[in-house]
Amino acid sequence: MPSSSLRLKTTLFTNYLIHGFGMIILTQNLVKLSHHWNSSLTVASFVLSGIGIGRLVAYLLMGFISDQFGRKTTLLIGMTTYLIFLVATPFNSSVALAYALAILAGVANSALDSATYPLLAEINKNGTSNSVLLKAFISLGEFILPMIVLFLSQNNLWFGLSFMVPATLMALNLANLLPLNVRQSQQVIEEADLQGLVISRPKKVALSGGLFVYGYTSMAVMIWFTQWITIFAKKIGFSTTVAHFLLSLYSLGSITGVITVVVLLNRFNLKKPVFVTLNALSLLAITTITLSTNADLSAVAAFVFGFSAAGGLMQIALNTLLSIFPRHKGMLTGTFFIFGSLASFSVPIITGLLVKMPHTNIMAGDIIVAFVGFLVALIMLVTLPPENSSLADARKSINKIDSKLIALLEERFAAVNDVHKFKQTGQIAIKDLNRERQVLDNVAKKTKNKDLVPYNQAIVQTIMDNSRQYQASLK
Ligand SMILES: C=C(O[C@@H]1C=C(C(=O)O)C=C[C@H]1O)C(=O)O
Repeated sequence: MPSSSLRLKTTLFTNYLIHGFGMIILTQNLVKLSHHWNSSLTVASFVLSGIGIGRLVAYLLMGFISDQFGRKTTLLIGMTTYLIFLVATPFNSSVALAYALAILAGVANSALDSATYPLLAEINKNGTSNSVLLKAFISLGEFILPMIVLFLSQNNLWFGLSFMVPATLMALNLANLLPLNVRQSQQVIEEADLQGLVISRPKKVALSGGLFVYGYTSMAVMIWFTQWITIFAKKIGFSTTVAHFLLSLYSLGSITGVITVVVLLNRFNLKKPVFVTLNALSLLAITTITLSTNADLSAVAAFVFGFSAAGGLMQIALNTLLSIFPRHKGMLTGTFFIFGSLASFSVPIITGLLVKMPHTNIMAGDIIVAFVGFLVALIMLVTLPPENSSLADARKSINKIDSKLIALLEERFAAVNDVHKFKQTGQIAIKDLNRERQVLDNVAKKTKNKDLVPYNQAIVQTIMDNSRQYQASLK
């Protein structure tokens, strides 16, 4: 890997570590901030919604900028706006400005996403594992920040330092990115043409439609669970400790899942089987959680659910979408995340209504969401061609196919040997042009892609020429 590419990747992953901080930095400091803003906790928590608004408003615009003006421009917008949010928030004492800054954080998030996912797909020829790795960095950030906040409060240090740590990292990261020459979009489009998946139009429509739906369900399935699991567990009679423990197991499962998926995708060409299996597992796990009244079983299921549903499935789906339409990666990323944002917005509303109805099992609705996700996985299974993400990969596929061909040719020669024996006893000539014509007609009939008929016929003709030579060599 060239050092500039390593440097670029370092920038991208560090951004998402900082984003992990950013995701929870307002909630982690909410009490301090509300004093600062002279507001109630209710008003302060309203400020949080600004992030969601900023994301929704900016995704399409940032996607457009990413495709038209380049990934680096978009990255710079995202990193600068994040830096402003991080530096200004702890000094600001106005609620109105706090809301504006939260919107800015949402814009920063959408800019980073619209630039980073396309860029990773371009650096690594659809390298799905790198996108999944982003999720690991977010989790790492979310893991570290609460410890920093706790440390500051225990040592009576200024809470704003928890903002200054990621702000400093972001400033260093900006300095790292500025001199880098990130490939310009035009170059990318020309190469992208070559990388686009070759699949039929109906399959393209089915798969991309399914993947947009997945943008919603993959987010919804996690939000539904994390929002309700503790309340649900207490309601069915689990102890408070167990109820909270289920959520921790989910997080632990998620980190384990992300690492496992990154390793699997890096080593093997297993995107489709991994995607289908994890979706099946998540459906099984959420069904178990819904029906189980046994705390141990629920604990295992919560871990498995985190492992599968939150193990980077969303990133795999997005990466697949980008490989179908490589020319519009920025816009596609933006649109995909809008579906995700709609999930964060609508799931609390839907579940809020459901929970008011008597005799409803609040978790049962999440089974439906997981089931829709599983259906999309099945669509992917039948529509997505086996993918080769590098020259070496493509040659590996060819080697596998050749091994099968060789075994089949040996079988064919064995049958030819039998034919030869019958011909010898009946004193029949080796060459039979009628039979050869039949064989070639059959090749034309059996070949699905009609463009390939002349090539397949030429190959089989060569096989038959050799089969005759082989017969002549036999006694
Ligand atoms: C094996 C045969 O002998 C020859 C080889 C053929 C083949 O390999 O398919 C077909 C016709 C013959 O010219 C046969 O007659 O079936």
